[in-house]
Amino acid sequence: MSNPIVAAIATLARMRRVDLRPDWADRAREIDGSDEASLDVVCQTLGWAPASRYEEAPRAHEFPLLVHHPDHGWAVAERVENDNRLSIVKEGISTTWQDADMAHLYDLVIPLPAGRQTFDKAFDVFKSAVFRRKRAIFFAILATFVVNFIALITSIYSMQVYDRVVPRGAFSTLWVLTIGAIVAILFDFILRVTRANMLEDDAVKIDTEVSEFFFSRAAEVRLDARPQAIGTTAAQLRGLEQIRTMLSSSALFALADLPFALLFIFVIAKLGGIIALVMAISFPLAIVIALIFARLIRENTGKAQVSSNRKNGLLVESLDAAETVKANRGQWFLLSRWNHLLEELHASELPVKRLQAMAGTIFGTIQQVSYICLIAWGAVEVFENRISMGALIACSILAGRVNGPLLGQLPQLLVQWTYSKISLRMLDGILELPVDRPADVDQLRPSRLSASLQLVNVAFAYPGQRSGITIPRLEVAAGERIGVIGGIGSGKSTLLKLMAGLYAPAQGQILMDRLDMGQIAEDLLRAHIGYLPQDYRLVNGSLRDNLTLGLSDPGDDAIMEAAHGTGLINLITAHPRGLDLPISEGGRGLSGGQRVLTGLTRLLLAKPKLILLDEPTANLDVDTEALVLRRLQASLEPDTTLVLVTHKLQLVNQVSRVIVMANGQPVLDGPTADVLKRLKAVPTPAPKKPPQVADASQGAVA
Ligand SMILES: Nc1ncnc2c1ncn2[C@@H]1O[C@H](COP(=O)(O)OP(=O)(O)OP(=O)(O)O)[C@@H](O)[C@H]1O
Repeated sequence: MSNPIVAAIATLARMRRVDLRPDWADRAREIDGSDEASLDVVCQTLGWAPASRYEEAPRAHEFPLLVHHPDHGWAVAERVENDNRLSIVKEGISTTWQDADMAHLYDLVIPLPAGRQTFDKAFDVFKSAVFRRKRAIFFAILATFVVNFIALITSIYSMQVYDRVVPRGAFSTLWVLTIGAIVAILFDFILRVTRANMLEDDAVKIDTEVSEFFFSRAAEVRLDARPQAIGTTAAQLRGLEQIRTMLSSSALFALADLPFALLFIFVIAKLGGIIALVMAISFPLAIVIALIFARLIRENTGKAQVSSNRKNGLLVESLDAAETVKANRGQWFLLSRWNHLLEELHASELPVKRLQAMAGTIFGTIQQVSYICLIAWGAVEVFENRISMGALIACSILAGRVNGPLLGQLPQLLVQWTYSKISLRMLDGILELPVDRPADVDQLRPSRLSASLQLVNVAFAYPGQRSGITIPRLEVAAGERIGVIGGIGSGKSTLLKLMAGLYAPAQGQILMDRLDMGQIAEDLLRAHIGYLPQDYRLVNGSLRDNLTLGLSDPGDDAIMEAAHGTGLINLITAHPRGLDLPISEGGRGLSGGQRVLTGLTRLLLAKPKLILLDEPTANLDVDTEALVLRRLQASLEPDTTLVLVTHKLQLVNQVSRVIVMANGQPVLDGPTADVLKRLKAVPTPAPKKPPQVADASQGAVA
C-alpha cells in the first residue's frame, strides 16, 4: 500500500475499528495521494461524504484524525501535545511532528458497513433513511399544503364567480380572479414537478440504503443461527418490496390529506352552515368502517403471506435440487406440495380480495350518498336564503376533496398497510438473529496474528440436536500440518467450521494466537484464514470474480501463476473467454473438480496463515490430486498451519499429526505414524462420553 493517503486511511480505519471493503484500496489506488487535494478525490471516488478541515483545535475525544503536513504528507494524528507537537502514526510507526500548527487535521467519516449499523426494529431502518432526507420531507409537506390550498382557492373562486360575477356581469373582477387562480395553479404545477423529481431521487437513495442494510445484515447472520429454509429467508427479504410499494404508493400521499379533510369540513361549515353536518357524519363514519375492515383483512393477509413464503421456499428448493428431483421422479411429490400451498394461498387471499372489493363499494356509496344529501339540503338552504348559490357550489367542490381521494384509495391502502406490517415483522425476524460480530462488541485488531489455535472446553450442537461436538482441549501450534479423519457424520466438517470461526461455540472458547476468535475483527480473521468447504460453491459472475472474491485485486500475473499451481490453467486456456469465463447463478457451469480447483487457486492467491481444507481432493483425479497437493505444500510458509479433513488415508501421509474424530469428539490425536499404527492395531476407540450410536464407518478409517 504505497499510496500515502491510502495507507493513512487504512491506519485510521484500523484505529477506529471500522471494516473497509476488501477492494476499497483498488479504487483509490489510481489517485496520486501525496498532495492535500487528493483527499477530496478519494472521498468522491469511494462515494464517502467529503472530509471537513478543522479550523479550531479538535477536542480530545475526536482523535484519531487524518492529518496532512506540507513537509511530511499524510498520517494519522493521535493527539496534540502541550508543546505544540503532534503525536502521529505513519506507516505503522508512532512519532511526533514538531510544528503542529502547520498540519491540517481532517474530520473524515469512514462509513460503517451497511449491516453493522444497529437497529432494533425494521421500522427504525426505514425511519432513519427517510428522516435523514429532510429536503424530501419538507417538499412533501409543502406540496401537500399547496395541493390542498389550491382546492380551497378553486372552491372560493367558483363561489365568487357565481355570487358576484354572474349576477352583476362584473367582468373585471372575473379577470382578476381568473388570473389569480391560474397563477396559483401554475405554482402548484411547478411544485408538483419539482416534488416528483426530488422525491424520486430520494426514493432511489432510500431504497438503496435500506436494501443494502438488510442484504448485508442477512449475510452477517451467524451461519449456525441461519434459518434452515433458504426460501423462507429469501421471502423475508422480499418483504422489502411490499414496504417499498407502500411507501411509494399514491395512496400514502392521500393519507397526508387526512388533516386537511377536517379543515375542509370546517370551511364547509363556514360557507354552508348546517349542511356541513353531512360531511361531519359521513367522513368519520367512513374512517370507522375502514378501521373495522383493517381488522378483518389483517388475519387473512397474515395467512396469505405465510403461504406465499412457503410457496417461494418450495420453488427455490425444487429449482436448487432439480437434478435429485428429476432423477428420483420427485416432481410428483413436489407438485402435490405446490398445489396444496397454492390452495392454501387462494383460500386466504380470496377473503382479502372480497373484503377489499366490499370496502371499495361501501366507500363509493358513502361518497355518492353524502354528495346527494349535501346538494339536496343545500338546495333547501339556498331557497330559504340562508346560503348563496355560490356557497353551495363551493361546498360541493370541497365535499369532493373530503371524500374523494382519501376514500377512493382507502381499500388499497388498507391491504398494503397490513401486508407491510407483516413484512416489517418478518424483517424484524432477521434483525433478531445473532450476527457474527455484534456492533456493541469492540473488535480486536492485532497487527500480527499467528496461526495457532486453542479449543478449550468447546461444545457445539446444531439447532434442534441434542448432541454435537465436544472438545475438552485441542491445541494447534503455528506451522503444524494436521490431518483430521473419522467416520461419516463424526463431526470433522463441524470441527473445521468451528476452527474457521464460521460457527460460534455454544460453550467454551476458541482462541487464535491466544485471542478469542469471536472478538477478532471479521475482516482480519477472514484475511488470515483460508477455508475450503466440502461443497465449494461459486457465485454468479466471471471466473476472475470468483478467484478474487473478497481479495484486493492481485493482478492477472499472480492469478495465472496460482492457476498454474493448481492446474486450473488448463480450464482458463481452453476457454475462449479465459479468466472471464462466465459462471452462472448457483455456481453452475463448472465441474465439481474445477470448482475445487477454483477454490484452491483463490486460496493460493489469498495466502492465509491458517488453511482449513475439507476433503479438497474428493472430486479430483489421482494426477491432479498429486499435483495440487505438491504445489500447495511447496507454497506453504513454515509458519502456515494446515488442517486437512479427509477420508483418504494416503493423504494422511502428507501431514505430521492426525486427529481421529468419532461421535463429535477427538478420540485419537498424535504423530501420524503413531496414530496409524494404533488404528491398525485396534478399532477406533469410542469416546468416553456421552455414549452414542457406534460410528458407522470406523472400518473405513482403520
Ligand atoms: N447444517 C446442519 N444442520 C444440522 N445438523 C447438521 C448440519 N451439518 C451437519 N450436521 C450433523 O452434525 C453431525 C456432524 O456432521 P459433520 O458434517 O461435521 O460430519 P463429517 O464428519 O464431516 O461427515 P462427512 O465425513 O460425511 O463429511 C452429523 O450428525 C450431521 O448430521
